[in-house]
Amino acid sequence: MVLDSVIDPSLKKIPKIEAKGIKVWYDEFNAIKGIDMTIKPNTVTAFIGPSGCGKSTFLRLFNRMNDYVDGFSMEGKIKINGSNIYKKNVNVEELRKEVGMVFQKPNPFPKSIFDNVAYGLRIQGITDKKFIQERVVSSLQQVGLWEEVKDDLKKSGLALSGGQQQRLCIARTLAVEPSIILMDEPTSALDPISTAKIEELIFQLKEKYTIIIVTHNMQQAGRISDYTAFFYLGELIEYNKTKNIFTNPEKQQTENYITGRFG
Ligand SMILES: Nc1ncnc2c1ncn2[C@@H]1O[C@H](COP(=O)(O)OP(=O)(O)OP(=O)(O)O)[C@@H](O)[C@H]1O
Repeated sequence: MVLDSVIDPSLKKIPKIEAKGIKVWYDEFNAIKGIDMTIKPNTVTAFIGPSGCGKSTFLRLFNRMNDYVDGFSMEGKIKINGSNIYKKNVNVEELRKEVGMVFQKPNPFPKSIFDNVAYGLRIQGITDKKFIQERVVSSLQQVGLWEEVKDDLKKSGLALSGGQQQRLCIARTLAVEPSIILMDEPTSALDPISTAKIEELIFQLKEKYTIIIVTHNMQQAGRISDYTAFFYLGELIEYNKTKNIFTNPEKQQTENYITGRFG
């Protein structure tokens, strides 16, 4: 269509995630105080801010991880691919296939490397061995672990180094083909070389996935993210292109935080 050719292609991309009017409580404590945020597909967004400002709470809303927490309640709407993930009858298992999560501490299961990556497929009831084999190989390749483990697929995932374990956990997440990956301080327990590998991986993964990463490491946010959101005391203070946040923040609080004046 003629019209298509004159529309800026970036405008045609629908937001991947839209959060509106989000408030969260843990019992009486108001942890998130009214946040709106839109996240574009195939971007890396970093959540930064001092300890306790609500970054993890906000992140965990996107795959309903907070549902398990005693005393949790929320207000507001979160749409993923246009559909409200908190409406009644949402299949949370399906949601978590779409929205994978990687935690701070690598948490492989006490199973073989192969079985770790195959796990999500098997609990979906997939039994086709050839399909599982192919998906395990491609997931390990995507995280750059295949060459390191291809002769040891029966070895326990727990026998790998910390950095390899974290890449294994990312491969386990990728195997079920999510479109969004949530990462809660995924490198804070890793050495600098493993951290660099994960950062490189995140950079590559955004071609296919939308990634949100909580990090305390300002340099890391600057290196790998397209957008940065600065949280403080349960509020979203500033959310912009990472370049702007780090070189020309609009709010004094943001500047104080990124220059290390508090936090
Ligand atoms: N399960 C819970 N029960 C009660 N309060 C909680 C719970 N989880 C978090 N909080 C509180 O909610 C606020 C936000 O916590 P959250 O973990 O989201 O912050 P954060 O910015 O991710 O912190 P950090 O950087 O230290 O991980 C904090 O005051 C915290 O104490």
